[in-house]
Amino acid sequence: MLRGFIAAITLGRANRVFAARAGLIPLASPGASVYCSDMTQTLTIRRPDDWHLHLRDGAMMQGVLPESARHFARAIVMPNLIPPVVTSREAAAYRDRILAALPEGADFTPLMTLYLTEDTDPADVAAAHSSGLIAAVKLYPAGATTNSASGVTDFDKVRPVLEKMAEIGCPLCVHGEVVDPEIDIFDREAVFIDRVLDPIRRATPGLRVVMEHLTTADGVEYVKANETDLGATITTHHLIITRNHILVGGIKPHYYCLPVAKRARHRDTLVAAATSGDARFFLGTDSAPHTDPNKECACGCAGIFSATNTLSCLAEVFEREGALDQLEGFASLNGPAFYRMPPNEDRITLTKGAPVVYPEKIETGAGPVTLFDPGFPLHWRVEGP
Ligand SMILES: NC(=O)N[C@@H](CC(=O)O)C(=O)O
Ligand SMILES: [Zn+2]
Ligand SMILES: [Zn+2]
Repeated sequence: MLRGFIAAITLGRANRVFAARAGLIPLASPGASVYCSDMTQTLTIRRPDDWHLHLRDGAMMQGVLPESARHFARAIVMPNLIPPVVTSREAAAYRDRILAALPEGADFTPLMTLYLTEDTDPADVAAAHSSGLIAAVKLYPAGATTNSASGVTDFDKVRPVLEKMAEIGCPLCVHGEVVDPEIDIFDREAVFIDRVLDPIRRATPGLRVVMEHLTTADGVEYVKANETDLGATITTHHLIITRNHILVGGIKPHYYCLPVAKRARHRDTLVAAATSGDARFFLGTDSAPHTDPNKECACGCAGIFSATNTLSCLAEVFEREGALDQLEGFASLNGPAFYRMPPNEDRITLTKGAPVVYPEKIETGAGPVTLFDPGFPLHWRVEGP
């Protein structure tokens, strides 16, 4: 105990993880459940959730759903189908299709969202939220990303809905990019914060907002500067890739997503935020499958599919930062806390060993979908099926 105490107060974070692995100190703060032992190098955390996921529909959903249900207990399911999931009736029907497509024995709860349009009815949102059907409403600026044509152009038109959401505590998930063609695509997140997000938040006190898939230091700063009613998801791939991955040595469509990955300085700021223990940052994979033909063409779709290997990727990133003790917070605790839901009671265990070989692509009834390639070996395997 004394040895552990001395180790805990004298070692830096990277060494604390090492000391924990050597059995000297528990890895996590009291009450958390992350422990390592030097022989097995295992990490047991509460079962994670995915706070931003695209499951699509039909044959594609049938193919990708098991990949999320294997490791995640719950996921915020994005509503950008064609046509989008706009009303509570459509959300209920989509939820039923997801539940019907789940593999036998899977324990997975889809948390539904409504796609905000200029015609969205505040009363429908309120009823869907109070019945527990939806967990959030999603704002896409019209034209900002995949299947966002029905999104919002005139933000004044959605003011009554936002006010109702503030009143009832229903979170607004935001794709935070302006669509102004004059604005460089690499600046669209930062400009959105100034031009759209901050004015909306100031005009709607109490509105709880999740900035989805943060990609910039500007986004991280904005979240940190706001104590209440603001959280942010960070994807697996934005913790790993920069714009070089997309463009250097030939164009790599499987690294293209929106918001587009930025320069290394931004990626590193995201890693620092995710591994910091700050509860305002949590995992939303934004796993967004498109078939290979739809990615590998003259006008390829935006979206990276990472459901299958996300946890192995994250363990590698957190370990590299000497922050394995923060993985449970990021993947399993901070999201439920923001959404005012209990964390999952069951646990998953990751074991470190020889590199895990994931398939290059998964086959779905809609066609092949290439899996995110982090570009480095993955040593952490999720135990179980
Ligand atoms: N992230 C993406 O690049 N694509 C997402 C949409 C989105 O989350 O913006 C998709 O639906 O394919
Ligand atoms: Zn988005
Ligand atoms: Zn998305």
